[in-house]
Amino acid sequence: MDKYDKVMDLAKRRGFLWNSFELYGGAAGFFDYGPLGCTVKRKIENLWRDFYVLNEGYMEIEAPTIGIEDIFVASGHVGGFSDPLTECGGCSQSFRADHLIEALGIEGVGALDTVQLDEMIVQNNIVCPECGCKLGKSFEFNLMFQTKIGPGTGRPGYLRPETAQGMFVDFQRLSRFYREKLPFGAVQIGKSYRNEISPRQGVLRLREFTQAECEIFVDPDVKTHPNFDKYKDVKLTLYPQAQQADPSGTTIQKTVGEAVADGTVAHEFLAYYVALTNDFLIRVGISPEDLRFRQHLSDEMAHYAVDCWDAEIKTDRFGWVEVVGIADRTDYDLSAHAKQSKVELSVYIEYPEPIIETKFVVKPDMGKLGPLFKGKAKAVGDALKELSAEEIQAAGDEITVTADGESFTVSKNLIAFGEESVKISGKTIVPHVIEPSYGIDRITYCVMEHAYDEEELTADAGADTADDDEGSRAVMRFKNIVAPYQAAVHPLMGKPDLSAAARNLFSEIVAAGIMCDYDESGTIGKRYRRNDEIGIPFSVTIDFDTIEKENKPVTIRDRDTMKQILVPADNLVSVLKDLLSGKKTFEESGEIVSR
Ligand SMILES: Nc1ncnc2c1ncn2[C@@H]1O[C@H](COP(=O)(O)OP(=O)(O)OP(=O)(O)O)[C@@H](O)[C@H]1O
Repeated sequence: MDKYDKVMDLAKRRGFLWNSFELYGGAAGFFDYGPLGCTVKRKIENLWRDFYVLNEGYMEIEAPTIGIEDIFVASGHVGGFSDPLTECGGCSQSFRADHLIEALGIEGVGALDTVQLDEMIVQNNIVCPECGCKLGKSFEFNLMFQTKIGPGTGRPGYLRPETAQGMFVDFQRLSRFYREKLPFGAVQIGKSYRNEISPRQGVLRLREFTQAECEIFVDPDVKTHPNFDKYKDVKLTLYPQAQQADPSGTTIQKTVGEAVADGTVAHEFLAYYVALTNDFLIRVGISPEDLRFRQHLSDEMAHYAVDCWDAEIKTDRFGWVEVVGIADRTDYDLSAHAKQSKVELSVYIEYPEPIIETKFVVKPDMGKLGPLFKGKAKAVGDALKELSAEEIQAAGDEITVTADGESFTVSKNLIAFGEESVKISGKTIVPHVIEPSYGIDRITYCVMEHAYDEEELTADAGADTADDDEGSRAVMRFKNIVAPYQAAVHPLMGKPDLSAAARNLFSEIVAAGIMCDYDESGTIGKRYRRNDEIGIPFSVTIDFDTIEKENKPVTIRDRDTMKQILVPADNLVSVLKDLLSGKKTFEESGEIVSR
């Protein structure tokens, strides 16, 4: 068993992840989160909210998961959101043509078209991985799930392939909400749907998955970040384009400040969110040595993007996996929606001080134009105001302009013109978008894989009780912040007075907002093993001393070291709170006792 199998085996047995629709034989690309998996995932999402909503101030919105066609025509998903599909002539299974080639260790196939991919399939003698038969010609397969909105022929609709479009479509409302002050942003955490061709990577490639996306609208001329200093000195592991192009190139370590100063990352605003992502992923439990930020190669980056970095996490079976994409998408999204909807999506930016500019101005004599052109006078006047100095100079005594599709000739002495100083108070711009886009399912799986550990136990190093020194234990070393339960309470044995005392303490812990499990079945050693396997950081045991001695001592056991301390029952909740928040270490919280 490799680590993926071990983690998934534990995940299925203990209620983290289950294949969806198992009762009916299942379907690839769908997973259910069981009670513990759902809890871990929610905690990761909530920490993400702490980062983006609480600290960055980008408020959360909730848009429908079904979108109308216009949205995805504008976004380019109807026209070009596809992957190359090849079908086996024998068993009819579908495969990603590019993935079959990449599986041979060949890189840089992302930019090839289907004809080029077919050529490579032939050159490399690639056949169906399932039955060995010849593969059919590749074609582009659109990944969106299509539906109909309403009965009958209905209106075409699509399950959203990303949450981002909700923020773009609501841009005008958001802009007003934020009083048109850039930068502003909004986030969504929710389901996205992609009809992936061949999802064979468990929760890493799903057909229904959870994204947490943030769209930040910025002034194109101001890509500095007000809180840049917070991350300036943080060291990142970067894998820039140049290192990827060099066959012997490896990742490099640089501070965020250095990466911006030497141009490795395009600008401060983008670098800030690369660093914030680094901070977030380490906080949820990703091992820093298995985390890197890879810059998109120029042929992989969208043509409109300025710069784009993926957070990649190393996994045991699948190697480096993209979990977050962070991009400067320029004004592409807003301009595309403005074009499709025919509504201007822009903001007016007032300058701190008005700018005085010398401008050529034309002032038609409206008092005279009125009687001459009657109802058309205003249109004629507006057309005259648009004339340049050159056009007026080139004209003779009369000037001809077009207004409302008609031609009008005006005597030059009915207009005054010349240079004037004008006060310009601001500018109208289409904001640029900085987008950090997180895949929560991939992060949740990686957190589980990085938390998973196995340990050999001996009677004097590790085994908790004489009845349970079985040789080894599996332990999920979850960070306290994501552990599904933060504590567990156990009466040493199932005696009524011990159970009653344990139940009382359990209620106190829960009332303090600590997610706690209660378990009195099996030997205490077996219960500790079960707690280790699901990553409960602290196990509390109530024994006869607790009900007999004056200071009511209870035992707290630390999951990672398996050390134990005694603390008075009356202090239990505050001790647990301090341990969970990291305010105190285990050793500082009570006297270590031998088991
Ligand atoms: N099919 C999927 N299943 C699970 N998560 C996904 C899936 N597709 C995308 N994601 C997540 O959403 C994030 C942002 O989506 P994005 O469109 O940038 O992915 P992508 O570049 O298309 O991913 P990939 O190249 O792996 O298909 C990804 O970093 C990933 O974590």
